[in-house]
Formats: sequence, C-alpha cells, structure tokens
Amino acid sequence: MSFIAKLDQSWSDTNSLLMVGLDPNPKRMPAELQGRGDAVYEFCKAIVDATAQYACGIKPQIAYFSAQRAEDQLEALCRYVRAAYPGLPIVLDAKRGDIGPTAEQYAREAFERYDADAVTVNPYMGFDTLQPYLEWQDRGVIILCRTSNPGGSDLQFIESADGTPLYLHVAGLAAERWNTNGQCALVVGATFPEEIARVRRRVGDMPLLVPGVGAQGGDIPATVQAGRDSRGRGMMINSSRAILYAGNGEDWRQAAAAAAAATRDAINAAR
Ligand SMILES: O=C(O)c1cc(=O)[nH]c(=O)n1[C@@H]1O[C@H](COP(=O)(O)O)[C@@H](O)[C@H]1O
Repeated sequence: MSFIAKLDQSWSDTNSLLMVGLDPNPKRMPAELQGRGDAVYEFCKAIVDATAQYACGIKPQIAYFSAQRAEDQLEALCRYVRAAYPGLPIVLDAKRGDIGPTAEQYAREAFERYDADAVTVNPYMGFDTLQPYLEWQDRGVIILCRTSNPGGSDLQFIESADGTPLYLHVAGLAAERWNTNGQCALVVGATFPEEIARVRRRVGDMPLLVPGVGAQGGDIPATVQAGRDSRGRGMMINSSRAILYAGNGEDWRQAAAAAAAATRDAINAAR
C-alpha cells in the first residue's frame, strides 16, 4: 500500500490527525531508563505503545537517534512499529537535500534501512535532488514549504517579480510538476495559520505535515481551520516534546497517553 493510501486509511481508522513526534532527548529520559544502552529504543517503544491509538502516524527525528549513536535502535523501533502497528505510517524526519547520487543514498537510508513510509526533504537544491526519492513510487516525499521556525521567513518569504513568495512557488511546483506519482506532501508550520490557508488553496487536497503545536505554541483551532482538506482531514499535525515529556515522574507513559488523547480531541473539536 502506498504512503498516501496508508495515511488515508489511518485517518479513517484512528479518527485522528495527530502525528506523534519521536525526538528522544538524552537529557529528558525517564529516570528508570537513564544509563541503559537500549534507553532510546525502550523510551520510544513505550511512547508508541501509549499513544498509537490516538495517532494517525509517528515521526522519528533522525538527529535524536544518530547523535546518540542509536541508529540501530531506530531500525529496531521501525521494525517493531511495522510488526505491532502495521497500519501506522512512519515518517522519517531527516530533511535531506543533496545532489542526485548522494540523494540516492539518503533515499536508500530512509526507505531500505529504516523502511519508512515517507521522508522529509529540503527542496532548496531543486528537482533533480528530489528525483531519487520520487523514484520510490509507493513512498511519501514530504517537502519543506513554510517551516514553523521564526527564521523560516528569511528565505521562504522572498518574493519573485509577480509578488509570489518562495514558499508558494514550492507549493505550486510540488502540486503541479513534481507530484507525477501522487506521492508528495508539504511541511507547513502550525505557527503560521495564514500561510497554511494559502498553501491549502494552492495545492488542493495534498496532505500537509504540520509541526508546531504544543511546545512551539501553534494554535490548534486556527491550524485545523486553515489546513483541513475538502474531507476535513488532510493534515498530520505533529507534536513531539509536549507529548514525550508530558510527565517527568514514574507516570510518564500515562502522561504521554493523556497528552496525545487531549491533543487529538482538541484537533477533532476544530475539524
Ligand atoms: O519537518 C519537520 O518535522 C519540522 C518542520 C518544521 O518546520 N518545524 C519543525 O519543528 N519540524 C520538526 O517537528 C518537531 C517539532 O517538535 P516539538 O516542537 O517538540 O513539537 C521536531 O522534530 C522538528 O524537527
């Protein structure tokens, strides 16, 4: 099943637009896991077990694994998720972007090594650098468009002669030229609902990955109203820290589950 079909099925099965981000910070590990060689795997597995019923997908951020020399634990985690939750899409957040032959290796890393359903990529270097990912026709390619961070405006707001900002050019290219296999999605931050609405108008029902609720303070009702598609879905609204570290005592699993449930409910209330 393709990424887009799997995501669509997951939206239906879970009635959730929440994506749980897996950003395992060694400084914020629960006390019971500190000092353990398998802490990254055990933490993320427990979070997935606690939150999967509230989520349309999970998004491991690769830097949190590679910086801790824990890529093998990410591999094991992806294997576990595929076996235990076969309907739950895995988005590898890697934000890759490099010339074609190098991108081929990044694509193999995402889609072979981790067997991710989708990967985030940076379009700054142009179409030929995205092509190696697009060749994996059943996988999703999620292109940075209007990122959630304040500095995103430095480049993404630069306007061309006709007044179109760069991020809308990216949205147009993704929707019209690059999406020949129907496998593309776009990243648009929840911190900028006005731009979410402009991107939605530009790309029809293309899925959007929307990080920025929770720790970054994005407004959930404004985000949902700006970004829902014609069927009231169309978004993977990511929250990482606000779920992972909702509790810092022995009840961290339950606290994560409660935070995920509350976020899903807040999103659904605005759909
Ligand atoms: O591609 C992303 O996932 C992403 C894009 C973006 O514009 N902003 C953004 O915060 N992210 C990622 O989304 C997650 C946000 O984490 P929290 O702020 O803790 O919810 C991190 O893993 C970021 O790397």
